[in-house]
Amino acid sequence: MQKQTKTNEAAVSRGLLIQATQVLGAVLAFEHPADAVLSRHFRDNRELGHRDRGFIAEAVYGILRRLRWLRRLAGDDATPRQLLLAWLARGEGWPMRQFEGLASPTERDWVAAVKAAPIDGGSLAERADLPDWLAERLLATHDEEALLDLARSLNQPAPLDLRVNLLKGNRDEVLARLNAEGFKAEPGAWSPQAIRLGGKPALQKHPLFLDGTVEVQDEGSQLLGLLVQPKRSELVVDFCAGAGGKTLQLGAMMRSTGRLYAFDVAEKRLAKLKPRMARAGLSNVHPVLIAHENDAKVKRLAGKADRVLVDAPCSGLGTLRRNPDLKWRQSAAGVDEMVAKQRAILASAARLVRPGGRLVYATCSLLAEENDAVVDAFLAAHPGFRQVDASAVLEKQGVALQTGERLRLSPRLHDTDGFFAAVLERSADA
Ligand SMILES: C[S@@+](CC[C@H](N)C(=O)[O-])C[C@H]1O[C@@H](n2cnc3c(N)ncnc32)[C@H](O)[C@@H]1O
Repeated sequence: MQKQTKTNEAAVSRGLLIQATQVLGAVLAFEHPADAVLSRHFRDNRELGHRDRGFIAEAVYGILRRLRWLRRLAGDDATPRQLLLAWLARGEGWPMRQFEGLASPTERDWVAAVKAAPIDGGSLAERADLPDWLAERLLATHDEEALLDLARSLNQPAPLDLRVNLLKGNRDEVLARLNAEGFKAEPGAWSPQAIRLGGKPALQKHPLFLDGTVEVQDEGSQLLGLLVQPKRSELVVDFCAGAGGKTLQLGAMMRSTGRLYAFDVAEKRLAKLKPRMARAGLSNVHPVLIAHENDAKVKRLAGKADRVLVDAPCSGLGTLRRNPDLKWRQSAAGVDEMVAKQRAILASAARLVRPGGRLVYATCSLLAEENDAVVDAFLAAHPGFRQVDASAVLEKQGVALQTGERLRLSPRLHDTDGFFAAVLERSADA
């Protein structure tokens, strides 16, 4: 298996710097997600080797993480090339000699000035490398120090986590095999199904991935699946299934029995689920494309589901480690629209829950308005539902994690992506 090596400055050519600048320019237009821009560039430039791709991706992601800091160093009107040079000088700590042959003498003078520029003070949002509106909203639930800590943890690259498919393997055996093959694999800190891999090995061609024994899934995301606690032969609905990250986990927890409906409004995402289901060996999953949350296909299951998961569309700010461009692509108005959608989806999904059944509301957001506020409003409007202690549910699944009544995961405290979840039970006579 090929392992990704961290690029070093010696490997960087003029041409590579030009390509990185082009990609950065396209990413900073914020018209498309950064990962889509990168994938497209790599598809169109197949001659680029593993190292070169690594250099471009790391530079682009590093710059997106620290954009405010870099703009303070390089100037608000800095070009993509200047941002890249400033990043290499200050973010990567390249010595001046490394710029010889890559940058013109005038540019090198500019880089030397950037290298020597003092940087202190600045607003809280600048120091946190967040847009003003986002820092303000996070201040509702964090003091300044906690906010800066959170921002720092969101600016670290995310680790690579795998979930072992219980239908096809067990964690100890997979761990032993991966370590014997030279990977640095460790059991996850929380999820009994999780493995954390050191470095960023490319896994797509590994036999354990190809035969469905493992899937890539952040450990925090696995805890959401565990909170649903589906059992064999149940009727379960994954209301916002997307490409099925959690569907696959739920299906395996149900041992491929019962019925697991995977709803989504996005045809392309559901299409990606199908080959993954086959690889995972699941025959209990039924992907269903719906037009909106009140689609007639949804209503047919009213009152029938033992478990419903709403992994709601959200700002995604808990995943900034993986998608640092999101903080610049989102807006306060966009979040407000999202909240209205979340409330509508949760209310509609709740109708599917049978008396005594459970509804899990989850997001990968860190904002109270997408999390607690949505659940509080739901509970106030639905007296037939009561909240169940999330930590107690997890304990039953072998997860020793006290995060209170509602699950709150953060990269700062748990080294997972940021997630929120609440478990809501419909009373038996409601
Ligand atoms: C957070 S993502 C789901 C991720 C997925 N559960 C996973 O684990 O990979 C939210 C999903 O909600 C879907 N969505 C948006 N509006 C919806 C609606 N009205 N009803 C159902 N799904 C919706 C989006 O297409 C998106 O795939």
